[in-house]
Amino acid sequence: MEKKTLFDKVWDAHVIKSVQDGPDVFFIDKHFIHEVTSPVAFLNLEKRGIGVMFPERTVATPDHNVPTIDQDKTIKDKLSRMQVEKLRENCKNHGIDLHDLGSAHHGIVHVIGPELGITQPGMTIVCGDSHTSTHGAFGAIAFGIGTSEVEMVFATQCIMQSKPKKMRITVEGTLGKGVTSKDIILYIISKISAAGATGYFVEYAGSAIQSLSMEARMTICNMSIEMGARGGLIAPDETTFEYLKGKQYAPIGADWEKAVSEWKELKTDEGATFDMEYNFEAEDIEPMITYGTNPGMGIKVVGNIPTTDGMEGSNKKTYLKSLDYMGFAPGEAIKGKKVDYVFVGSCTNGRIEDIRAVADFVKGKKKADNITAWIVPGSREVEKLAHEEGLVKILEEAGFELRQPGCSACLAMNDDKIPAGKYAVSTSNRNFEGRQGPGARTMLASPLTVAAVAVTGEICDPREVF
Ligand SMILES: CC(C)[C@H](C(=O)O)[C@@H](O)C(=O)O
Ligand code: SF4
Repeated sequence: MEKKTLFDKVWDAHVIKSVQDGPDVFFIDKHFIHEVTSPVAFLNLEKRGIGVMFPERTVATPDHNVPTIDQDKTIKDKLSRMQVEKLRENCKNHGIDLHDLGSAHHGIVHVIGPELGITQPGMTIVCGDSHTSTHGAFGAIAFGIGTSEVEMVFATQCIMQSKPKKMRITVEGTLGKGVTSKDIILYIISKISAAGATGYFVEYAGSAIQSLSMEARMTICNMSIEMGARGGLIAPDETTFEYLKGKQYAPIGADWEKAVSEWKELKTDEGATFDMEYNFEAEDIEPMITYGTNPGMGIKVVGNIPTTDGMEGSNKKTYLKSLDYMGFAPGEAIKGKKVDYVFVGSCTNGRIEDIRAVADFVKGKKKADNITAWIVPGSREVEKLAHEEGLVKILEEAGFELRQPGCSACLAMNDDKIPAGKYAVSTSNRNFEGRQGPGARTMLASPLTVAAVAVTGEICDPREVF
């Protein structure tokens, strides 16, 4: 029998029609939408006089533009207000479930999907958002699409897709103390570069990946896109089933048993082949941080910023431009650099385990005076748990400011901006120029490292801070 990868199995089960030398007609199980990339798609649908084919397969939430304070009041910023209102109107007109601001399951789209049990193994999931790859942690094929494809999915529940190439990244072994899944993915991207997986769909495998919680797996799949991949996925296992059991939209009773037995088949067959393979050892991974303006520019927190040795021409120029933006010099140690802001949040690391990790670390400590510390739960559910578990109290005592759910300073499309020239150590996924506000300097790290930086006020090794 033909040996298949996990990716092949899910892909092949969703091809409605294969077109010779062309893209496949590909069926989409779940479509998430938010206020930024859906309005034009809805508008075009209306212009063409057609409706949404399967509103019950579509789930909406406003997350990017929303303010993270006073969410019960009218949104002050006009554009943001219009976008959120448009989303409400469109969802109402088309019968789409909306998890609106202030409702029990409002939050970042990639946080609420898994939390509600909408995201399940073997599904195909799209959203007009690149970090849709997050949902791959459940053994789903999940990827970001453009606005014209959003329209296509509304109208037909299908898109035209060419099958990407397949890559497997295996991480074996046991993670050291203070090393988290964020460090794994920052390490992988630093090794293969921010463009290293372009054109591929990645399967993450190996004992180090299997040992991770669902939330930690989501952090890894989330950042697949930051190495150019179309998406990333992980075979479902007992950890996945345990996480999903009892969630609002998870199957129940006999349906649950049936689903789990099917989900158990969702793994790469022994002997199936990939177009590209990488192997890493967990023991080689240490707490990581980025120093430049793409997520591939990462080093260990105890490391030095690379020198320009061996770089030439435009590569060298781009590299120096990036360091200049960051205010760093080649060869310098990163440890000890002063920081102004810390941001804990986003669809990469804004889930309850992330907030627990930070609270656990800062308990009984105070943030440094030079630090402004923001903590933004990925969803209302996360916010609620953080209150119930006493984490908010711990964090506020340590000097952190808790905000309401949303993308917040991950991309600063709202009021949460890091001022020009200031340094932010952030649990998010992109460190591009201006990403967290015009002129803001972003350094990506794990929640644990961010917690340690908040306490010391400078780049430090979380393993050395007690
Ligand atoms: C606004 C949206 C389209 C964008 C994305 O696609 O990823 C955003 O979520 C981001 O993280 O940059
Ligand atoms: S949290 Fe950041 S990365 Fe995630 S969807 Fe929002 S803006 Fe994009």
